[in-house]
Amino acid sequence: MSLVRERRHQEPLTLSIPPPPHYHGIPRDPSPSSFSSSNPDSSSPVQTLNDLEKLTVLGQGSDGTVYKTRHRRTTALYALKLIRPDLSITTVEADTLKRIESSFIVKCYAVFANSSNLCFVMELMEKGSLQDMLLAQHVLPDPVLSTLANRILQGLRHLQEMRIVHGDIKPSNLLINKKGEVKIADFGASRIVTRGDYCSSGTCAYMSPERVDPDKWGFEEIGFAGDVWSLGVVVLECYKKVEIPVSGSLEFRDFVGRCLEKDWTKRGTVDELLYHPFVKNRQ
Ligand SMILES: Nc1ncnc2c1ncn2[C@@H]1O[C@H](COP(=O)(O)OP(=O)(O)OP(=O)(O)O)[C@@H](O)[C@H]1O
Repeated sequence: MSLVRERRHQEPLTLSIPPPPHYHGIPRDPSPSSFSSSNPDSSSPVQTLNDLEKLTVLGQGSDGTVYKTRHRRTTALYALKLIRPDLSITTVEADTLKRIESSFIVKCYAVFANSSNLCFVMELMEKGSLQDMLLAQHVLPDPVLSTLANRILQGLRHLQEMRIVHGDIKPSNLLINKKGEVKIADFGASRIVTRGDYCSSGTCAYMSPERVDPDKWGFEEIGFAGDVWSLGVVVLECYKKVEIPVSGSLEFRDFVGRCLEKDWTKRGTVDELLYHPFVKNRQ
């Protein structure tokens, strides 16, 4: 199941007012009455979007814009992602997103919908994405890479326990907080596998061979194996190589080889790779 998908595929959460026919640029701040939470959750630190004051733009994705915001009362900082009005999410999916609690996954505190946007209130990751880091730095040293791979695997293990396939593991979806910890973000292409109605969203460059074959894509193990493949591509990219380098350590080469095994039935699983010498005992 795609957590966020084209509106035509799903009933929207609560969008009583139709979106404007032409939507350009930064949306206006909507009135509180036009918002509805996926679940008015009294434990959420953000009850309405009006609790938040926009400070700066953190980044721009293909579906929308991410802002740094401050809670007007508590002054706590959050990231707020506003995405295209023609995308939708069901209440069940939004609730699943909010239930994910892991120190390896960017926390989603609340989901709101109004006539202009779908809005996700998220944990602020102060140091941006791995993508930004790769653009600024040449090669990440092995200890940094193995810690990174370990954290992504732990995040994937948590998602698998919830029967969720991420489906779009890539450097711009791996965010870094002020402590330098990497966490998995962006569930735009995710699927809760028990429902089984997969779609082909995601980013082609990070997709495993079996995922581009629509006849095969649809079994949960394939989905999980696809996330492992994407992890292998990310680790290789951090090494600034397109093929497994002979100059890399034995552990590094074997780890990437296990992630990038073409036959998904032989590929390393998340549980197996967590015990791989390249990532074992790294956090
Ligand atoms: N929780 C967050 N905290 C801090 N910065 C964030 C957060 N979420 C996203 N960003 C920043 O905003 C940028 C855009 O994020 P977004 O998820 O919209 O798109 P993307 O993943 O970069 O690209 P695409 O839409 O193609 O997948 C990210 O690259 C990151 O720099």
